[in-house]
Amino acid sequence: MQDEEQQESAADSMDEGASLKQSHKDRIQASWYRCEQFGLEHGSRPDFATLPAGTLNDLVDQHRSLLETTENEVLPYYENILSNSACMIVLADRQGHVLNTWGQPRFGSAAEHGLVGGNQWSEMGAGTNAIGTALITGEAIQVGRDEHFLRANRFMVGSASPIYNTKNDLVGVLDISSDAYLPQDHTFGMVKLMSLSVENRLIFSAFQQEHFILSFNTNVVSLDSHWSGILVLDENGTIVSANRRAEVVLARDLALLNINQVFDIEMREIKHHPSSLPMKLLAMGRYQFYVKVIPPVQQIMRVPDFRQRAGYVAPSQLEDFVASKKEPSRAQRDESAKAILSSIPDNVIPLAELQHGDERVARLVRQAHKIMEKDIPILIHGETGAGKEIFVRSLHYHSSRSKEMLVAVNCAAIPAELVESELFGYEKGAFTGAQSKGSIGLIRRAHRGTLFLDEIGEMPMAVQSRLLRVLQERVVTPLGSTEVYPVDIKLISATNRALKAEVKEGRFRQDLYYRISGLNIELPALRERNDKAALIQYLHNRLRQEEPGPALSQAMLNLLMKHPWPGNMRQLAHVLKVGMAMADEEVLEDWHLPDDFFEDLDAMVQSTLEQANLEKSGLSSAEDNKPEHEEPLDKLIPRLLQESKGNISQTAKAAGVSRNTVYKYAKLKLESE
Ligand SMILES: Nc1ncnc2c1ncn2[C@@H]1O[C@H](COP(=O)(O)OP(=O)(O)OP(=O)(O)O)[C@@H](O)[C@H]1O
Repeated sequence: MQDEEQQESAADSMDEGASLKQSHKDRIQASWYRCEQFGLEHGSRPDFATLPAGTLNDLVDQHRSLLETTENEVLPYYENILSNSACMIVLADRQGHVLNTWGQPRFGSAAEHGLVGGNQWSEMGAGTNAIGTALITGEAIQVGRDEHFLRANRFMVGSASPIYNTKNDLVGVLDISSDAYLPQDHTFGMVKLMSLSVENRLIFSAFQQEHFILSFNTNVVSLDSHWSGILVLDENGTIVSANRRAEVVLARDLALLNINQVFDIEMREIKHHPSSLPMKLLAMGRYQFYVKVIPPVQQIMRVPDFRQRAGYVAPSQLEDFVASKKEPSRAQRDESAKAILSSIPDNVIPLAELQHGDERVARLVRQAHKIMEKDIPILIHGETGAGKEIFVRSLHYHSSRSKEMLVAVNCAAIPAELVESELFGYEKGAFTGAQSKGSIGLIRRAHRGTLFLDEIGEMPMAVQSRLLRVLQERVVTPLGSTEVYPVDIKLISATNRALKAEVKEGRFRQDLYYRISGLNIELPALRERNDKAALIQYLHNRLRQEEPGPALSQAMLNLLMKHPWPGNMRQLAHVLKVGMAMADEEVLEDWHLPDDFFEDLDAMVQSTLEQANLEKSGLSSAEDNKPEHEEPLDKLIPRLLQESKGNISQTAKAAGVSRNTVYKYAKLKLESE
């Protein structure tokens, strides 16, 4: 089978060879004809219409990216081959003006050969020549010594190939010219390869940061060659760019098709395919190719960017939305809310939904949102579970840094001896146990984005000094390296410790404290918030949107309002989730709630009673203080248990205690019998 394929393709290429020869002859003839029309004669001197130095500089500026790509990324690969063959490489713009040349030709001085910056190698001025003819035909061409129209140019052989940009516009031409007596066999192929490689590099530098790139070829070992087709895909799988090879090989216009119309694969699968593993796919249901996925360079933790969609409102407008939360006009509210909701990931709570009427919280949300756009770090204080991380995520996705990464680091969760290497990165072989590749580190990963240092109070002293230097100098030096890397990060830190007291006791560096605490925010505990009822209802609704669940009665809301919530929002979310999962009924009842909810409640009632007793002369005990008619629990619980035929939940509900308390008294009763 393989033999057959090879034979077929060999036959194809022989036919191709014959027809290429023919068409080459035609092209040269057509060019000579044009030269005659331009009024040129074989004995004419070339007219290079040399550009003045200033104009050439402007032209070089305009073509900086093309020049840099050619010089830095492409020529080095060919250096060895080219340095042995005494040839000259020329990059010209789309009018044939020489932008730069490299190499050492054997043919005379610049004045004699004319391949110098600013000279124009158009057919009209210089007759048939590789640069000018490639530009007119839009195709690669080799012009032999005697094929040049002007005798004056018959000292060389030129091989030129046009370069197209990602929009398929011809932007320039690459040429290799050399002494006519040197062997030319490989030069033509090489210049074609070089121009393809410039084009591919232009595609990569334009798209590789944010897009998935597919490279495909019929042969798995050639996947990395410049002959491979390249397709650039957006998040949805739409082809937003492709190289010329891709269109030639697939023989169709690929612009804006979805990848599933070209290959038998969906974008979803591409996103999850390991980048090092080529896959075999069918193109248009017939042709088999090997395909390699090159994910975006900054793909880790990235999210879709919905800001391109109609209806997106920029952050400055969001500010109005947050600020006008008190009395927004209906139109304003509807429009802004819709825009925000569509622009941030589903698992991020919009800023405007973090507060539900507590003026203190509303103010700190407004302040922090504003400060996100300034070069001022934010320090958030708050009890565990108060919602510090949720707040930071929301701030990040509502800021101008939302396109870049939010890197959240829990300083308490990383072993002390690893914090330094995790944060600052390390060179390969920096220490035993280091990965052989080295690591970029979390700070550099947050470059242009947001770095969230949670539980910063847990950071070891040595790391504190190093972090201070990063914040002062805005550069990172990885462990074991002498290189410095500039970083641009928005720093948000959080702590549930009294950091100022830690400073006083010498456990936290004072200078670092002042560096990180540009804006100090105190996120109130849930029990202190005066929008608690609305917040509970909001969270309940949010959970119900994830999965249908029971409604919240006023009685249940009252019960939840009474709770001290030592675990704050995290505990509230947990209690609601467990309760809603337990309930088969339409309404959430107290016996659906987890035991620890009642334990906290019991403990609170107990301490309130004790407090009241203490305040009351201190003579009587809590037990004595119980109303006369109230039956003691050691009697009440066994009685209720009996009446309910051992139903623990019902007994707990009737007695107003937790199920654990019911078990405790039931056990005591059994032991005493
Ligand atoms: N505003 C909010 N709305 C809804 N749920 C919230 C909100 N804030 C917090 N939560 C819930 O509480 C959980 C804990 O929040 P978060 O991790 O932000 O707390 P934290 O203050 O960072 O806690 P810790 O100090 O322990 O790291 C979240 O996973 C979420 O379920």
